[in-house]
Amino acid sequence: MGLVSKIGIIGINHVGAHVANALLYQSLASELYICDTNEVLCRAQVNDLLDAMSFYPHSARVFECDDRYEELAQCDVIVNAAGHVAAAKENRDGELFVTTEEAKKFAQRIVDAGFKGVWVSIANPNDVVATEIWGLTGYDPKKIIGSGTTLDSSRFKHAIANVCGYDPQCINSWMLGEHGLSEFALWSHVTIGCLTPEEVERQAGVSFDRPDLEEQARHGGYITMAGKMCTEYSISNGAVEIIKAIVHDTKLVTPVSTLVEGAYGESGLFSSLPCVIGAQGVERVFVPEMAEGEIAKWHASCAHIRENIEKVKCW
Ligand SMILES: NC(=O)c1ccc[n+]([C@@H]2O[C@H](COP(=O)([O-])OP(=O)(O)OC[C@H]3O[C@@H](n4cnc5c(N)ncnc54)[C@H](O)[C@@H]3O)[C@@H](O)[C@H]2O)c1
Repeated sequence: MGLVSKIGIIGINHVGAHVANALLYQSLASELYICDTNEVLCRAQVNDLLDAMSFYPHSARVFECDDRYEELAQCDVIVNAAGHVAAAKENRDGELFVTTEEAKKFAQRIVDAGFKGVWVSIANPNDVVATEIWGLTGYDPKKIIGSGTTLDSSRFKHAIANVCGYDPQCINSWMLGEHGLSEFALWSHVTIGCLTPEEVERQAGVSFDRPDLEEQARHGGYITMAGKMCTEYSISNGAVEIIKAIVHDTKLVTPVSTLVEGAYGESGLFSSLPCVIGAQGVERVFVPEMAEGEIAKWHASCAHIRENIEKVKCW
């Protein structure tokens, strides 16, 4: 990555706009290139961000690109937040035929125009869209990152923190598999500080209702959706953590949706596993030693993603 970090965003409503704002607050972009098929919205969001420029720690240039996707080919990172979130009111699968059609409009055009950077795809159903970008373009899969269970893992921390009262940032608790209803909690690897949940239960006198906490992580998004018809703060901050790891080459270890190549016999689809993120995208994929029940949930989750892929597969 050069001294000038160029970031593209496709889709600039709730999620895309919060990603843009968080990138500028964290001085992660020197140039932002923004696409939306809704040109009126695109112009308004670009103008609003430029109006805010004197308040960010550093100024950046922001460009309105509407549907001129080729202008994003020069970017180091492209964020895909193109969708129609209202269709995902009850289930992220509701956007299956929308987001996969939208991705067809820009993915190949951007790659053909010479894009060499990293895709960070947020659109839902997240694992299917990330698999599709890979399938359509043949792009290096290490440079395609689905935000995956980044957000759900943060929800899992929130749920555990509510019980014990400790800082969510001390809690290491991950959801894996699909970013969707088949995801699962990796209870075998949860730590709170350096303690297991069992040690905390014994010493602090709290009790973790494990199935309930897993359900809260799985369904937390729908509580937010029911009240505001979108989720935006958590996902945008999660996506920006991933982008920060790329821009600063930090080797962040975090759950993201990545090409699965052999984990417990699964291959050929994107799903969330622990990944090391740096300037080159996903630089390593870890396969945790899961408990038996977790392995069964991993297979069920991959099966659901595969079913959805089969419904839309065109590559
Ligand atoms: N992965 C996650 O954890 C997570 C969390 C929240 C939302 N999401 C997803 O992110 C996406 C965006 O969410 P939102 O709330 O901002 O949705 P939204 O429907 O409010 O906005 C989507 C925007 O994308 C634009 N768009 C659609 N197709 C386009 C295309 N081909 N080119 C350019 N722009 C296009 C629309 O005009 C709209 O402005 C949705 O798919 C949503 O489900 C994912």
